[in-house]
Amino acid sequence: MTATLEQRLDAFRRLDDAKLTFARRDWFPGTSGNLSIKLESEPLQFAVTASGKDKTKLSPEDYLIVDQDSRPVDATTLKPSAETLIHAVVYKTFPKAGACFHVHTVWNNLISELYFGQRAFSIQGQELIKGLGIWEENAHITIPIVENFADIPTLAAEIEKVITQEVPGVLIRNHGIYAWGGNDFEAKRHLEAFEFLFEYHARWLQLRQAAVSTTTTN
Ligand SMILES: CSC[C@@H](O)[C@@H](O)C(=O)COP(=O)(O)O
Ligand SMILES: [Zn+2]
Repeated sequence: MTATLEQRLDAFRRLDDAKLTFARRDWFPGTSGNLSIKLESEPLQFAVTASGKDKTKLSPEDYLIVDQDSRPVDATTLKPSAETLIHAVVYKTFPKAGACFHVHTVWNNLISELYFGQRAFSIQGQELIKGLGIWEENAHITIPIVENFADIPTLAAEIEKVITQEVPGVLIRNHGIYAWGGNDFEAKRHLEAFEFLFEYHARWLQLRQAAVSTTTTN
């Protein structure tokens, strides 16, 4: 099945919304980031951002539709995101995933660097963990971290090995985060929850360090 024109336009409109919202937060520095929304599961088809575009702006050439092999479905001069393969891995691993968002932020980069040499970042007891759809009391979550392989098939294969049903995201060290959800609303909520947790934790470490220094110098 091929997505109808109406389905495509609806996905493009939703991608516009997410893109402008994230752009207002400076989550796409230097053309970084990419976004996708699934259109069909079998065979896989999704709308994805075109590569190298200024994601703070809207243009008629922002998105294209790709297939399960990350190839454009229609004849086009647009190039799909260089990281389209990662979106495909997410959709193939989690058939219920309907949207996948990738952003580079200072906080997600700092967290991945703070836990240099470790393969995950964990946090417990924060209310915003519920934003990830995890409702148990005092929940403890672990977000995998993969190394930033320049070769995208290698990076996508590493991501495929570590992503789990439990936590809808993965950090790429000194690069950014991929977060997904059943639809664009959920993927956005997950991304926002992750970013809150990263910023909170990094600031908390900073304040704790400052408090320790003050105590030891007094
Ligand atoms: C311009 S820095 C970012 C890129 O190398 C890449 O990581 C990225 O997120 C955007 O690539 P793109 O091909 O535009 O989807
Ligand atoms: Zn990236």
